[in-house]
Amino acid sequence: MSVAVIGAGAFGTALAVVLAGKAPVTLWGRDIGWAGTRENPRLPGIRLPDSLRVTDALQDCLADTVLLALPAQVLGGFLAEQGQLFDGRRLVSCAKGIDLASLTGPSALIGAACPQATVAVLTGPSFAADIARGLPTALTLACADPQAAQSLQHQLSTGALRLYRTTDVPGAELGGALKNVIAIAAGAAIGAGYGDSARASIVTRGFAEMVRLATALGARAETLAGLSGLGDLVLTCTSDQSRNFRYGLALGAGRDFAAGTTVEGAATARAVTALAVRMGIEMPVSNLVAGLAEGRIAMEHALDILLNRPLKEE
Ligand SMILES: NC(=O)C1=CN([C@@H]2O[C@H](COP(=O)(O)OP(=O)(O)OC[C@H]3O[C@@H](n4cnc5c(N)ncnc54)[C@H](O)[C@@H]3O)[C@@H](O)[C@H]2O)C=CC1
Ligand SMILES: O=C(CO)COP(=O)(O)O
Repeated sequence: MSVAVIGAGAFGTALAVVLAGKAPVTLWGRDIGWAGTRENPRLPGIRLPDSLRVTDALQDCLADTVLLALPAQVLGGFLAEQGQLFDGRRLVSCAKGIDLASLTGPSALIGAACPQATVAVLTGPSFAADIARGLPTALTLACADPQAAQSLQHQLSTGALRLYRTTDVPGAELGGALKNVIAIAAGAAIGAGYGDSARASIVTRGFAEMVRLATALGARAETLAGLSGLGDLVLTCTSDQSRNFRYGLALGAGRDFAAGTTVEGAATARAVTALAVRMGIEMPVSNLVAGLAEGRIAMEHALDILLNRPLKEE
């Protein structure tokens, strides 16, 4: 079965590189001026296999299985323009975020634009550079249809990339989106010099609010405790490879951060704040990250806001 990957950023390219070892793969990017060099500047040091086709024509991408690896905030616009091309196929969201315009996750955006498609989510702890280098990685493949989940699990697993499957699409998707927000807070705590103990509190209390919101939105709590939730939370809150964590570090230290870097947690924090208000759910860490990202809250007040909350049961 053929595979197409939409979005030639770091993650889409890494997935295309490893999957090209077992099936025909086409990688689509809107700007592929680099393609002749067989190295994507977003994934430096990785040579694309000769078998991987790179294109800027969506007509080349009408494969059985299409991985959508665009950032969460651009996916809705892309689907509004091009979604009809992909309806009826197996569409796998690889984005980790909540769309600010609709306050829904990528799977709902795909389902709305492509009502005949089989929608799945690929998520979990993995840096693009690790996957592309063939390092061992375990991810979650979520699809409401158990047979399709099993089929995609086999199609998209490789020797080093091991997929676990679940039918809990909201759980897998929300874990991946919400952990980015908490990673910004963890980075800010380290950047501000609050130390590793403070980071551990943020990760743990952050996880509690991830579970609160996700279960209210239909997720299963045990999914949040798996690779797509806790697993990815741990990775992203502890590694300098993470852009969300590094963005937090810069916020905490009062430094500028490279414009144009994909930091999904910043917009997702704002979406989470809006959802939390709508649903009457307390999300103090996420609210703080939204305030920091929007410049409404200054870093020197952030700690007081958390420490001055009423004392309560854990
Ligand atoms: N980089 C990583 O290690 C991982 C990334 N992800 C997720 O994958 C998604 C994509 O992230 P990356 O590939 O890392 O981002 P990236 O910053 O490397 O690349 C983003 C790509 O999107 C393209 N793009 C932006 N706006 C577009 C538009 N309107 N139409 C078409 N293309 C557009 C850019 O040209 C670029 O190729 C994110 O949701 C991220 O959370 C998930 C796991 C790992
Ligand atoms: O999702 C990721 C790791 O699982 C990548 O994290 P960043 O987007 O923060 O770099």
